[in-house]
Amino acid sequence: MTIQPIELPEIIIIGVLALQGAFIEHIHYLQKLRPHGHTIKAIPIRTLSELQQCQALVIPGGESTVISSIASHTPGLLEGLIDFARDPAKAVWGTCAGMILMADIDGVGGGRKKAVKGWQGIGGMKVWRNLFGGQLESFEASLTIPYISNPTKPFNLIFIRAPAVHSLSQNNQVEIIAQLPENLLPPPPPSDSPLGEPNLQDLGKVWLKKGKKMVTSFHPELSGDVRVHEFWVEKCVLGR
Ligand SMILES: NC(=O)CC[C@H](N)C(=O)O
Repeated sequence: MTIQPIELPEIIIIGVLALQGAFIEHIHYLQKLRPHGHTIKAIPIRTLSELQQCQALVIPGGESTVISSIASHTPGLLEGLIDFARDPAKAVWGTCAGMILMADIDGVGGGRKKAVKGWQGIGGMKVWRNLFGGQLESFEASLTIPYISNPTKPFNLIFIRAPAVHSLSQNNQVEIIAQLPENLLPPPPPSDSPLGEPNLQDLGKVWLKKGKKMVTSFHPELSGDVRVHEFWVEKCVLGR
């Protein structure tokens, strides 16, 4: 996807949606970054006017249904978030619940009965909520990721009631930044759900990027390591 370069101000305001979930951690991690030529100001977002001040947005982990419901009860906020998520000029990163919201569609209750429309920030991605299991099946995986700084040092990926990619559409232009090894893949979702046939090749894709949009099914803001935040700011927010 070709993105037109836009002039960014010296101080970049990054909003972190602060309706529910792990938002404060993202604010702390973003405030630690010192990208060349810019200063980052990370602010919590609870209203449409706060969102309108931002050049970029993080949608944190938590409960996607709760985040959506609170946003829908705040005047103009849900519509503003959907527009922001779909605008190719705006950098947006969804972690875990945020990844579910960035999808085209997700399955409530695992998608067996009904599917729920997402905000469609990453076009062509369907996700399956909680495919990695419930709270007790939370796990960590240490992976070497070639795209981040200091790439020989493994990154600890933390999964908490994590969604999995159900399927990516053809010609989706999504870049895969990290993928789980075979032994950590979730069980395949059923093929007779409203989401349609899953693509088993996509289930282990846990970090994806498309233009200025990024999703991670894990929680980098709990890892004690700022390299995923640094990657997003450099590649998606600053586009360099
Ligand atoms: N850690 C998380 O963000 C969990 C996401 C949660 N399972 C949801 O459905 O929204």
